[in-house]
Amino acid sequence: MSRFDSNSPLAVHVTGLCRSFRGRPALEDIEVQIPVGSVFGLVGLNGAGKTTLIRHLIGAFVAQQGTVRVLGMDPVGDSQSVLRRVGYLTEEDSLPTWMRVGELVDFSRAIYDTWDDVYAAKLMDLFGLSRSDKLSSLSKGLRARAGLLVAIAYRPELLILDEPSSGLDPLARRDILEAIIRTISEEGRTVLFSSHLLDEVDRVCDSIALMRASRIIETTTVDQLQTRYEEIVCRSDTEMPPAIRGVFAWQGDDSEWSGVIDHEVVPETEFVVPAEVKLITRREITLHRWFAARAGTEQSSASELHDDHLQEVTSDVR
Ligand SMILES: Nc1ncnc2c1ncn2[C@@H]1O[C@H](COP(=O)(O)OP(=O)(O)OP(=O)(O)O)[C@@H](O)[C@H]1O
Repeated sequence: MSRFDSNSPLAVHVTGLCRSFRGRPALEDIEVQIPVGSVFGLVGLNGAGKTTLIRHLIGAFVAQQGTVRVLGMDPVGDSQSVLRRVGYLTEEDSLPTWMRVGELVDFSRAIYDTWDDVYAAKLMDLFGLSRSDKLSSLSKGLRARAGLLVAIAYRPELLILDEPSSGLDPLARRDILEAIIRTISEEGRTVLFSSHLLDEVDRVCDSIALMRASRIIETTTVDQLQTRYEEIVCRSDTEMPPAIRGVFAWQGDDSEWSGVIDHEVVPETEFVVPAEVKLITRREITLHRWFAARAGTEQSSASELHDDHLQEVTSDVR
């Protein structure tokens, strides 16, 4: 579903970005490249650093180290130009609730040169909103739709959605948000989408960056995940997961175990299941399983596996 190629210019280019709060790192050595026209997903556990990264992109934080470019500009130095071309919707319910929907629309219309009246009217209809609705008396879901309307009716070149789904009901999420994301990217504009909802990320994103403990530990596509990882299910009469080189993030009990094979650690030609382990199946990895394996705080990352557990496992097998 790619609508861009490797020569596309970058809508977002972050290099070596670091940020600490009172000496505690929130972002470490962040590198992000988002080509124009793509849908980029940002995933990670709570506190991984997603919102802090996004706040740098809208110029709310000054980079302590590294550079941030959005649509070729510095979001702090060129903040007005950046904000006029970027749409931003967060999970926070931050709309001025003393306004009616019509006033919110008129207010936003006055700010953005590119405001599209026809599109705004279409969205209002689609979202089931009317100009006379008081924001304060709307449900959380309808207020989230009003926020989405004013974030996209000026057709921003880059739309940043930071956990936008929390206020939206499942129907709105699937039918409205996903349709909008698709339209935006099909029109050659770019979307950065931070979400806890992996099914949604799976359906709409061209590439996905996984944040863990203030770092981006992997940037991938769903296809690349299938090539690199696989899930293995096996039986072994041990209290501990079986030792198989290249397999990490074991889950299970003392008889049936499921692990993730990392083919960057062990190529297919070298992958061996020890004789005492009964292989039940090998199957494609899901985004959920990959996330659980890589985003967690336990010994689950492939790099950690490389560093220590692999040493143990390798020596056990050989
Ligand atoms: N203004 C701030 N002052 C101090 N610490 C902060 C501030 N903003 C974020 N942090 C800390 O930085 C780290 C990253 O937080 P951030 O909100 O970016 O994570 P997140 O991945 O967006 O999580 P969530 O999904 O819960 O929003 C956390 O440890 C958080 O407590």
